[in-house]
Amino acid sequence: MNQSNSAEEKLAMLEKRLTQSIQSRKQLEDEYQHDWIHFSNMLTQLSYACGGLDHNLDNSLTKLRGLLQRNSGMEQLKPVMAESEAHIQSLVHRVQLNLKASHEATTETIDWLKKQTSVDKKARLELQKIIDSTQSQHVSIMHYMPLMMSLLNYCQRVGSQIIEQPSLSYAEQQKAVLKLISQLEFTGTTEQQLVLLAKQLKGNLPTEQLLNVLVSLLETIIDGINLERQSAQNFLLEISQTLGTVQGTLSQSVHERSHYDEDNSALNHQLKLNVDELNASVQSAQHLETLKQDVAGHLARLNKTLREKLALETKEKQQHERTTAKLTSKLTHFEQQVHHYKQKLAEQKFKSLQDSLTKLPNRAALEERMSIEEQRFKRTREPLSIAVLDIDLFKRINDNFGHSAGDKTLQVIASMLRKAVNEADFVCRYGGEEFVILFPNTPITDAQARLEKACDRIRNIPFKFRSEDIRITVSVGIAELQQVNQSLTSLFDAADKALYEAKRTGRNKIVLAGAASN
Ligand SMILES: Nc1nc2c(ncn2[C@@H]2O[C@H](COP(=O)(O)OP(=O)(O)OP(=O)(O)O)[C@@H](O)[C@H]2O)c(=O)[nH]1
Repeated sequence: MNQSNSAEEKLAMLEKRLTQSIQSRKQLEDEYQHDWIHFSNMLTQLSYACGGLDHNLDNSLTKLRGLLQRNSGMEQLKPVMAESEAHIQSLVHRVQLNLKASHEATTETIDWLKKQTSVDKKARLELQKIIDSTQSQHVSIMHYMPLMMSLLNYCQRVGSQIIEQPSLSYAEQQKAVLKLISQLEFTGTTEQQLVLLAKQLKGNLPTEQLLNVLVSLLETIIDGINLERQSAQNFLLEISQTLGTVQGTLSQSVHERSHYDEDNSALNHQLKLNVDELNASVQSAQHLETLKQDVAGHLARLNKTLREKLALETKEKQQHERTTAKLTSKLTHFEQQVHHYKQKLAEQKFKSLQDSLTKLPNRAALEERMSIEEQRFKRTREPLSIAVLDIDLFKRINDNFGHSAGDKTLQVIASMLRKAVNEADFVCRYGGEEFVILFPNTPITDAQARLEKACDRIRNIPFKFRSEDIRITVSVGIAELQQVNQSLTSLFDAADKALYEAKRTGRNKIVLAGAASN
């Protein structure tokens, strides 16, 4: 009995445990089902969120959603999930590359915007605020989108300030163009137009205006070249017309002369006949009375022929005088034209050797003169000195008082230099704020004395710019030609080295070449 009781109890226990197990499993299955539905919904939402980023990923996610809706098993889901995963990885890689590029572009744009000097203070503060507000450690699309938007808006607002800024590099180009213009040699309206354009180029021009001035400059130069060509062509045409007329007159004169020769020899022949006839009449005369009549008749014919001959000679003489007068007038006109063009060429040559700002000879003229002096030194061995002068801290005049003040200073110093040295000394503007003086037949000590006087006079010029009193000084290097085989170029280099020494040791002084190398 006891045994059967305990067996029943055990069975009941087992039954209870079984029931509990079944309930637990059911509960687990319910939970699993619930989680699966949750997971599947989540996956579906995620797939929608990732939609539109990549075409291949979109296809995989559509497949995945279909399988999830049909409640397909894991076996079917696995390959589609692997495919989606591969597309996601490739997409993530591309997004990272794009983010890197965006980061670099944004940094460059911010740096560029910071450098724009034309941007006012308010806009600068605004830019700093944009940069601060977007400072973040997280590098994501969400970080860059608002930054890009703010930068775009910012550029749109302050863009006009940035665009109107004349670039510093243009200022350099403007200077280079000005220098080139000063080397052009035109006359008349072209020259006047070039002066106007050069004036405009000295100012601070906005880009568009600068381009317009450059276009006008090219047009002016082309017009000037065409005018010069036209004038040369006209000259050649006139020469050829004059020569044509001279040739025509000469050939007409030769032609007329040949007619005259024919007529003259016919008249000579006639005269001879008249004389022969007269002679024959005299020889065969029987009676004085008939002889008288015959002779009178012959003399009348002879007289007629002589008058014709005289008339022919007068006509020929007049013709000859007319031709000579015509030729003389043509040749005088021709001579005048040649004189005019010779003068024009001489003027042009002079201009090409003259500095247009200071009216002193220029560097090309110096080179011509140096070779003449070199030859002279070889022949005569007379002493020859050269000085190179440079205005001290000239850049400050331009920077503080403007380019025109700088130009005026150059003109005043040039004229002072010219006056301070001897008539025979050759003063030229070598370029920029540098001058060169050749002292023919002058030893270095004499040249130094003349330059001391010149420097002193320059030091005492009372310049006044914008009501400020300014004193200007120059530094000088001098050298003297010592040996016959020394070239003037090397002499120039020695003086230039001495000038460098004068600048290096404090400016406003004269240094002699020998002393500089010691
Ligand atoms: N106004 C004007 N300036 C010129 C002309 N040619 C050159 N310059 C200026 O001359 C200045 C020369 O400056 P730098 O070479 O720096 O020499 P600096 O200021 O004289 O200084 P130091 O020579 O060292 O004493 C530059 O600013 C040039 O632009 C010109 O024809 N007119």
